[in-house]
Amino acid sequence: MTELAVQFTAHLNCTSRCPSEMNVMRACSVLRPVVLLGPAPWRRAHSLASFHQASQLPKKKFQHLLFPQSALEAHLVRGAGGMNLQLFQPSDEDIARAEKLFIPSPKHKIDYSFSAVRMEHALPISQPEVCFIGRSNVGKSSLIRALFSLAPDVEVRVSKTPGHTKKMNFFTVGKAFTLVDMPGYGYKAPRDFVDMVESYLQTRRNLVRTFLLVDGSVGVQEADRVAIEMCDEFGLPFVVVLTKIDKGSKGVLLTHLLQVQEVIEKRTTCCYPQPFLVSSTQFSGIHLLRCFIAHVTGNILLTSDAKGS
Ligand SMILES: Nc1nc2c(ncn2[C@@H]2O[C@H](COP(=O)(O)OP(=O)(O)OP(=O)(O)O)[C@@H](O)[C@H]2O)c(=O)[nH]1
Ligand SMILES: [Mg+2]
Repeated sequence: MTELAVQFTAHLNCTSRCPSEMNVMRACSVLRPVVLLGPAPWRRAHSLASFHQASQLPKKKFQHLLFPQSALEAHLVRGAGGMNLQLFQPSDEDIARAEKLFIPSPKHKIDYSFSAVRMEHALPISQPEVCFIGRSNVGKSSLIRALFSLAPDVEVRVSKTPGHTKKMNFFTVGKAFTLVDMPGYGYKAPRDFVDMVESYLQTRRNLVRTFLLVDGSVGVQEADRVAIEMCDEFGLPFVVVLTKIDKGSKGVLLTHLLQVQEVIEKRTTCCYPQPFLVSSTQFSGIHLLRCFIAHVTGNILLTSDAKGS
């Protein structure tokens, strides 16, 4: 594999603010990769290749972190319809270029911008926007926090209690794009959810892609079907993201993935055909999603034929 500026940090087993290389290695050896931050030597960008050697982790495991679908392919019955789980296949170079967008600098600030409870409070913005919707507790805020792990000053609150996010929270990524964390629907959704989120989805002009999150450990629920129908009815280009793929067995995850693919194929016209798989705790699928976001917001042109429309 070519040089790829994939960075990892240790968020566990690190006893000091500046963990030693040993602590970083120890954390990585239990496969909890996150992101290396800031200027200190231990925070330097590591190439994927050198990181393999340093951590003694098999290349395959890194491949699975970057492309979680590849871990499931082995569970498919040989010749079962020639299913292609991975349509969006950016090159290492594409992924590395996308990563740079998520690294803050004095000229490229990544920050929480504002919150809104009604569309009237949502400032009009010209830069492209992406939003994250899904049932309460599906992992929207956690995913956004993982996407922003290279910008540790950005605070994204997550909670075990469903219904935690009550407002639409807007984050700016320099002049490149805006990202919106939405309150969840279903159990304990805010009362004004419909006024807030539906009117946002219907009227936000700079919205280029909606990411609809479905819990990969439980599969598509009735509330998810309603949301999928809503996105299609509104004519929104949207993408399904299966979250929490670290929970449960590979077989269960594969069942839910196939279930989602069937719903997309049979019931939608506006949905991207490939669901994305992520774990915000194990950090898998995050680099791929960053690359997809960078691409759909017009910030990178893919070098490869990655089917990123
Ligand atoms: N195992 C696992 N747990 C996760 C993952 N992502 C989120 N969680 C947990 O799921 C719970 C809910 O996460 P949030 O990110 O707050 O969910 P949310 O969709 O923003 O919820 P609301 O704001 O209430 O709509 C928290 O306890 C998270 O730690 C994941 O990838 N794996
Ligand atoms: Mg939330």
